[in-house]
This record gives sequence, structure tokens and C-alpha cells, in this order.
Amino acid sequence: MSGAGAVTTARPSATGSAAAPDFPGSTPKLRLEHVRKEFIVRDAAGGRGARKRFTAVEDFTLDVRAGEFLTVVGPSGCGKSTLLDLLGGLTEPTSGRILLDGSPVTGPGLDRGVVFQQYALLPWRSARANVEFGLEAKGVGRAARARVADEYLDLVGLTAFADRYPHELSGGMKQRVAIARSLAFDPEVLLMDEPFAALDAQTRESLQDELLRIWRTTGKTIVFITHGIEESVYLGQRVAVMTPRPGRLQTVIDVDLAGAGDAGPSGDASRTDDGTADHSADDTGGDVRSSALFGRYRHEVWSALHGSPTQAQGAAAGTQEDAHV
Ligand SMILES: Nc1ncnc2c1ncn2[C@@H]1O[C@H](COP(=O)(O)OP(=O)(O)OP(=O)(O)O)[C@@H](O)[C@H]1O
Repeated sequence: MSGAGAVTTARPSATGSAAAPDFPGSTPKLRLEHVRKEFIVRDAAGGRGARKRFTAVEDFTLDVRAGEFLTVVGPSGCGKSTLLDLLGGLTEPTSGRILLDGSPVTGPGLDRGVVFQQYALLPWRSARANVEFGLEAKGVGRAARARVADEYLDLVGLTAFADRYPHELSGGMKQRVAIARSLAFDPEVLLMDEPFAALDAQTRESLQDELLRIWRTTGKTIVFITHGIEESVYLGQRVAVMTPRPGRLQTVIDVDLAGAGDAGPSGDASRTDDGTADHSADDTGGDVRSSALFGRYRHEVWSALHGSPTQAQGAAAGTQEDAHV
């Protein structure tokens, strides 16, 4: 672990180079290799019926190791959701490839759970029945479904609300159900697209802590999209910073919050083996988000998002990115 103050661990993106592995010697859980995504959109300037190519994601190369918590941060419209859709197999790259355990992703699968900003719960089903949904698709029997659903509702602290319907739950509770539903069919990877963006600040912070606890309990690989700098630093072991559209990988910042928010002279209140914030520190008075170390990481991500050389290059190249078709 790096000592407090040793913040800068960013590396430049692999843009334009051969896709060298981020973790030599081991197969990454997920690998994005020179991924580019274009959409065909209407071209208002080109006359009636004209279309043009629109590049949302450009030459994106990144490995995610098994059990890692990776956050992806970038400005609005930079292609974050597009990237998550690609990882989920909901859409295909225009060029480049995406590998899961070394095999190309060809579509959605039960090996990946997706949690969206909108809870996407079925309104006519109770919380338990919503969590059971993915298990039905997997052919799990009724009794086993109910048992697994209750286990995951317990994990997200909703045992007492298992029989409630979505309209009877708060926003935070609905998102907890959505997380339980994604975890219940035991995917190896959890893909989360700004899942807490619609929640108030206090609920968001408590769900961030819950998610870290769940991640530590389950050992899932998590890719978490956000436009919140603080959220990216608080949750991620690494923060992948994207440029404005077309989204390229600007840089990856390693985060080690070990020791941040230390509560007392012992200095161990928030130490974790994985370097992410330990919410239990809050119980002892530690406040990770207010620590100087957290502030330095936040500034580092902020600096990468603003005034980056790649941003200027992207703007300069803008006229070439939207080719007519
Ligand atoms: N199906 C589509 N067809 C055409 N353009 C699309 C499509 N999906 C996304 N885009 C465009 O691609 C760009 C990236 O969109 P995306 O939703 O991935 O960005 P984002 O970073 O998630 O944005 P936000 O933070 O605002 O949610 C946007 O300019 C968007 O308009």
C-alpha cells in the first residue's frame, strides 16, 4: 500500500498502442481491446434522409481484474453508458473486442448483472418476487428461489420489506432490490450505470457503503459508471477517467484510501486490505471523504477530467469524428 500522500499512480491510456495487458501473467476478468462504437444518426445539415456516423467511444483499451472494483468517470455524454452497454453485450463494438475471461462477449448473459439508474423493477411483483425474477430465467425451483431471494434481501437489509411492492418502497429501497436482484443469479460481474444518481445525498452515501460491504462479502468484479468524482474515488480501487466525447480512456488512477479518515491516535480506524474506504470508520468517528488523502485523489481525478491534453486533442479532431455515410 502506498503511504498517505503518495497519490499519483495514474498511467496514460493505451490509446493507439498495441493492447498490452494491464495485469501481465493473468487473464483479466474483462478486457476491452481498442473498442470503438459508432452510431448512425440523422444528419440535419446533410438534407432530407441524410445520415452520418457518430463516434461515441473511441479506441478504448482497459483490463479489469477478477474481484476488482473499477469506477469509470467522465463528463455527460462522453460514452459511459455506451461502454457499459458494450460490456453487458447489449450492443456490439463497431471495431475492437470485449473479452470476458478471455472469450469474446457476444451478447447479454447471466455471467453479468446490470443495475441501471432507474430501478427497472416490475411494479406488479413484490420485492421478493422481483429478486426471484432472474432465478426463474435460470430455471431455479420455487422453494430455492424464495430462499435465495430472502438471502439477498437480507444482504441489502430489506428482510422486513420482502412482501412490499415497488410503489411502497423508497428510492433507496428500490435500488437495493435492484442490486439484490442482480446478485441473486450469482453473476461474476456486476455492471452498474449510475445506480445512485437519482437518490438524495444521504441515501446515496449509505448505499455506497452498503455496496462496498456487499462487494467485500461477495468478491464480485464491479464496473461502476458515475459522473461523480467523489463517488468514483470513494468506491473504486481504480478510477478510469474518460475524455469528453468521443469517450477515450484519458487515464487510470489507482486509489488507496488506507488510513484516510483515521479516527484516533491508533490511525487504523478505516484501514482495509483492499485500500478502499471502510465505512465502519464512520462508526468510530472517521470521515474518509473529509480526509486530506481523499481530497488529493478527488483533485487528481478532477485534474484529469479538466484541462487534459487529450481533451484538447479530442476537440481539435472533432470535425473528423462525425463522418458522413
Ligand atoms: N443508440 C444511440 N444512437 C445514437 N446516438 C447514441 C445512442 N446511444 C448513445 N448515443 C450518443 O452517444 C453519446 C454517448 O452517450 P452515453 O449515453 O453513452 O453517454 P454518457 O457518458 O453515459 O452520458 P450521461 O453521463 O449524460 O448519462 C451521446 O452523444 C449520445 O447522444
